Amino acid sequence: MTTLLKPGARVFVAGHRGLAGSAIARALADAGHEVLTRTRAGLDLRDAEGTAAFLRAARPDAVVLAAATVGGIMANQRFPVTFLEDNLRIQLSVIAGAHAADVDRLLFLGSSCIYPKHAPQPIQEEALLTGPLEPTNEAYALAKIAGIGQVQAYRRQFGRRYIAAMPTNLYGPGDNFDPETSHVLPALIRRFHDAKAAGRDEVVLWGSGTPRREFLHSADLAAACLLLLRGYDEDLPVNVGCGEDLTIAALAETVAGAVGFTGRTAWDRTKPDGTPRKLLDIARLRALGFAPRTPLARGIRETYEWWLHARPQ
Ligand SMILES: NC(=O)C1=CN([C@@H]2O[C@H](COP(=O)(O)OP(=O)(O)OC[C@H]3O[C@@H](n4cnc5c(N)ncnc54)[C@H](OP(=O)(O)O)[C@@H]3O)[C@@H](O)[C@H]2O)C=CC1
Ligand SMILES: C[C@H]1O[C@H](OP(=O)(O)OP(=O)(O)OC[C@H]2O[C@@H](n3cnc4c(=O)[nH]c(N)nc43)[C@H](O)[C@@H]2O)[C@@H](O)[C@@H](O)C1=O
Repeated sequence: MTTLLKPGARVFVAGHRGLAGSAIARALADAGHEVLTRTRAGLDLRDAEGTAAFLRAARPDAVVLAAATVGGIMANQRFPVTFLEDNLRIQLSVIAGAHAADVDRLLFLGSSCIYPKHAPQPIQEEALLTGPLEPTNEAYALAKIAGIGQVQAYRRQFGRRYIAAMPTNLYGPGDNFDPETSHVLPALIRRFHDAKAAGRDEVVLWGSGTPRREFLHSADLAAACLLLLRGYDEDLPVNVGCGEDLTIAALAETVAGAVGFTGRTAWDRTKPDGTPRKLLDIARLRALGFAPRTPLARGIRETYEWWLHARPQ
């Protein structure tokens, strides 16, 4: 099979210290690629001139855009300007900078929150822009939709082989475990762990527990990104998920079991539920040969172990 990412190709991973970017950088290095990185302190990707200058000098063969301002439901709701403007700026800098540096291959990471709040389930890629968005993350979703449009525009106007992937909710080593700003899975690990350590017999979680979410381990995301970089070159973004979802209440039971918390779970219904369900249709990705490898219970246990022993102190 011909590959769109040559063996040994040099790849700039923007956001290499994040949950997704670190897993993608590992997978690329394991596959024999040279991975180029810059820390945020060394290069703020919102700075278009600095980013363009870096890309012109480095001339990577490909770029993976996994840098973004990212957070859970409350962070999105509280800081819509930051989520909208940071992400628009990063996307403009990196995608336009890659084109100006004559980089012919780029993978942009969007998010499953780009789809309408009440999209038919499982959500097909064609559901994009067919209905109103979920209000808690509308600003972030609009920035991501603009990123998809930017990728498609470079394909149409300049023939660039730029593509976009839409991951479902991710988790794994290197995630953000801050209880106020994180996504639900690391937040639950943290809340159950802290309650157990403090000898408390109740943990209060947000919303009603009824929304359904799909969770993909970051290593599986990375495997999917490699498949896409090697074998996908079309306009339509590609969903990246595991094909199964569960309620937040069921997730809480699994996390409590992994952490060893045996007390009660209560629900704070003043906090938002967000979208009722977002299960991705991953037929397109499966057709490229993708099969998720990390069962959720094992992934949660391993992520908890990582947080206990390897997290930055
Ligand atoms: N986590 C999830 O559940 C999902 C994530 N995604 C998408 O995947 C991508 C990666 O997300 P995730 O790994 O979770 O996010 P993280 O917050 O874990 O990582 C984001 C990375 O981007 C870097 N970054 C952010 N802003 C800047 C900036 N201005 N200049 C330079 N670097 C910057 C961060 O640097 P630093 O380390 O210095 O902070 C960090 O390395 C994003 O596009 C996100 O939208 C999509 C669906 C779900
Ligand atoms: C990936 C995706 O992530 C975000 O969307 P989300 O899936 O709604 O985000 P979430 O992971 O924060 O919450 C999932 C569910 O879980 C419930 N929930 C319970 N207890 C806690 C809790 O303690 N923390 C959090 N964060 N949620 C909790 C919470 O009320 C909600 O019903 C987007 O903003 C956007 O960033 C995006 O693209």
